Amino acid sequence: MSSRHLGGTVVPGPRAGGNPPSAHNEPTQVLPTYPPAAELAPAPALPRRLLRRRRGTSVSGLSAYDKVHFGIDEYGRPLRVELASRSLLAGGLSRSGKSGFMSNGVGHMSQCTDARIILIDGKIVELILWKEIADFFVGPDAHLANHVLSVLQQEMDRRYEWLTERRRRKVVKGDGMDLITVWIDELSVFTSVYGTKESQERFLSLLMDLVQRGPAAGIVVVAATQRPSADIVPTRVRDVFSYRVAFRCATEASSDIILGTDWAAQGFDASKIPPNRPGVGYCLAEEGRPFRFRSVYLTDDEIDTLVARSLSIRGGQFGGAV
Ligand SMILES: Nc1ncnc2c1ncn2[C@@H]1O[C@H](COP(=O)(O)OP(=O)(O)OP(=O)(O)O)[C@@H](O)[C@H]1O
Repeated sequence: MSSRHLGGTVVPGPRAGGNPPSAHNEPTQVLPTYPPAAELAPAPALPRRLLRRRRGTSVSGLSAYDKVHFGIDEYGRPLRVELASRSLLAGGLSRSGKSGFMSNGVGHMSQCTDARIILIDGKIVELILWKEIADFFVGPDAHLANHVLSVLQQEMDRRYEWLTERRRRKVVKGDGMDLITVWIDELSVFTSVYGTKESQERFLSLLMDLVQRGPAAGIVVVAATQRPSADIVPTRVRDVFSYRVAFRCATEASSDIILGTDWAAQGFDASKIPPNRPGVGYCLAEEGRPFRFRSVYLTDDEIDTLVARSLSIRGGQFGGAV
């Protein structure tokens, strides 16, 4: 069976749209509510261990720089996508499959000794099963989220210096630098729900910098939100994500907000995905046009197995949470 690979070049696929619309009731989009932000305490220092290189080779044979198995494309072919040197924004209604999709990506990284895993989970419960193997886990805490992003920004600057000294333009697999992967579930918690206006602005500017400059420095951001509309994720931030994934949306307009203007009119309309097909979405890379796919879904038991395996491969000494 042939497979579709993304990253570097996009394998052109046949037109993905054109599925007949199905009648369904769209659930109301409800953003999570949280208690008022507590007084901001000084954030704990992010230990240097985050930036230290792990020793040894992954017995899984997987590298964080390898393509990630996303699922299957519209022809049932395995779909592998390169996340290194990229950034990804996923959007879609509640229960459309965003968290399952992210979990699958974290699952890949969990088996790699050259991956750093930073989990920023605005709803806590979505990525919590990976907490033990995360280098950092941040819940709905705007202050801490900003602190972690600013430490990553410093690391990014350090890596840029390293590259400049060597007259290089990007970090690659053979450089011996861990790929730092940052997974942000329910972005809106940090951009419009939690914290102050200032902290939200700070979060957005740090995020934008990491998304834009991070990939060349081996820092990858994958973020998900129910509604990436301009009031939640400003267009200037949304537009810098190189990959977009639209799971089921309420309207054509919402689908276009994620994928880009006018794709819905051309048949790539995530509002036509039936509600009983969680995990089905459209993926758009920088170039090319969207294609339909179904993401891998890991059950809680499968995640537990991967976590146990990760602890034995990567060791627990770097795992931790704040
Ligand atoms: N790829 C998939 N294949 C089969 N079922 C899936 C898939 N992805 C998700 N599901 C099912 O849909 C449910 C909701 O998925 P998920 O939690 O990923 O949605 P979500 O978009 O993150 O929702 P929310 O925004 O409310 O957190 C899961 O509990 C699971 O039962």
